[in-house]
Amino acid sequence: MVRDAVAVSAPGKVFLAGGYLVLDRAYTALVFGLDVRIHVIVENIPTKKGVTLNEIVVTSPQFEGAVWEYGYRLADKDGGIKVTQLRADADLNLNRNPFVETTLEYVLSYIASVSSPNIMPASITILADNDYYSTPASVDSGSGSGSRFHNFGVPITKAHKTGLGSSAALVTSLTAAVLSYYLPVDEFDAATDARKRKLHNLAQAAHCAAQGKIGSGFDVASAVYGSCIYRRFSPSILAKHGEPGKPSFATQLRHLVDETGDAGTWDTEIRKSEVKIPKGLRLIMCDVDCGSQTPGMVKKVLAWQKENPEQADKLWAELQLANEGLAQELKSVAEARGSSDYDRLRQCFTRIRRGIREMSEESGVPIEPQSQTELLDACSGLEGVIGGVVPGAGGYDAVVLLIEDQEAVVERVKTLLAGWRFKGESGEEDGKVSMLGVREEMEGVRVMDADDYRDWLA
Ligand SMILES: Nc1ncnc2c1ncn2[C@@H]1O[C@H](COP(=O)(O)OP(=O)(O)O)[C@@H](O)[C@H]1O
Ligand SMILES: C[C@@](O)(CCOP(=O)(O)OP(=O)(O)O)CC(=O)O
Repeated sequence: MVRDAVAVSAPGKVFLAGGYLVLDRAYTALVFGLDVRIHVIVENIPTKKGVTLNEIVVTSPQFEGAVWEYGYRLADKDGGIKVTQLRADADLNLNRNPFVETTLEYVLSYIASVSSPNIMPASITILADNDYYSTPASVDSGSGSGSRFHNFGVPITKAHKTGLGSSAALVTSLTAAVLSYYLPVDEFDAATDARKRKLHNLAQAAHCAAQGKIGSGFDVASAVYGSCIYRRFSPSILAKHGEPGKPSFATQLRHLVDETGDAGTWDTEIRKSEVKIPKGLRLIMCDVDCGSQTPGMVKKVLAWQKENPEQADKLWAELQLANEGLAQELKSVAEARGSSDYDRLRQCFTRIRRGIREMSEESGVPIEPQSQTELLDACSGLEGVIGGVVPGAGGYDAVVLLIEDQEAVVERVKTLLAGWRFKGESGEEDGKVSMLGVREEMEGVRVMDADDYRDWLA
């Protein structure tokens, strides 16, 4: 069964506590979903496009040249659905989008395996909430400003990401929307918990395949489930299936997603009830734009951990306790309604940052580099700011703050940031720091009303 149009959105994330530790199942992460989403709309292909059989056209209209046309066919020997990007002109370079292409191969192969292999053509539109990317001055002052979905006027590869997890939100919303579009409602409904588990498994598999590595998966998990305490899946779960088009891929993928056959059970743990933000508080994200980046941070931290197992284990055990302490304190303040004693929350941040700085020093990796220490200290000193950390892998990219949810506090932070000169990796004071218009949100993937996007569809 194919419906006329479906729309699904999935949130971005901020990784508040547990970076690096979460790569090991012995530890957990505290991850928040954000109120910034990627929306995917799937509809019947409009005939006016003159599209022939077996074509799926994907468009991301906020970016230049962001149209990807795919042909697809059922591969031999249970190989699933093989997707091939079509080019209008043999001389044109293919402008590939690995996240879209791989996700389509995975989700269509799954659909063909559990339902009908007759996949009808479709048109897919991707719309990203503006805060996923820094807004260039030209858009800020031009006709695109004020629009719910900016036209960024650049190819997607040139857009400046703000690090909110665009690929995970895209893969999750694309997977959910395509499943909802092609499968009967009783077969897949993104709104039910049992289906969310399958969505999680399929989106994790597709995201790992697209990025060519198995990370902890915290970003896909928060796109599906929203804010949660996350314990990763064992990476071995993803070692047993082949590639799209290879013999038995379809059956292997179905077993992997449905947790049947010898695929095994996903041991991901999601704890949502333990994560709360007290009424009267909120998270804010500050984007550091200083043009510096530190590649290979994960590799270097893991190499340090391998060489110094005793020291690393001790430090990580302390950090895990500090991270759990923050989640518990947030929950207890949330449950003691009306309490405005945030001293213990402040201490939780201090304790986490102490651990992170020790990890930085011992491993030689700038997880909380000196310039971030200065920025976090200055922000934490403002009235109404409870504390903050470098999120995720840390480095020079961003800071996240917990503040009292009042306009005056936001203004205080903005004023501090406006005058702040951030010292990047090169030591030059060339960086600007700006506050993003995002805050935490508890909910993960969400079924939307496709009619609400009519103005932005081709
Ligand atoms: N709005 C979008 N439209 C189409 N593709 C997107 C969009 N946002 C993200 N992507 C895909 O995700 C890739 C970015 O992934 P990645 O570099 O892992 O960033 P992130 O850390 O935000 O997940 C893009 O190159 C593109 O393939
Ligand atoms: C180091 C990590 O534990 C966390 C990285 O978190 P970030 O939020 O920094 O990640 P990106 O969105 O991919 O830039 C690696 C992992 O968990 O996979």
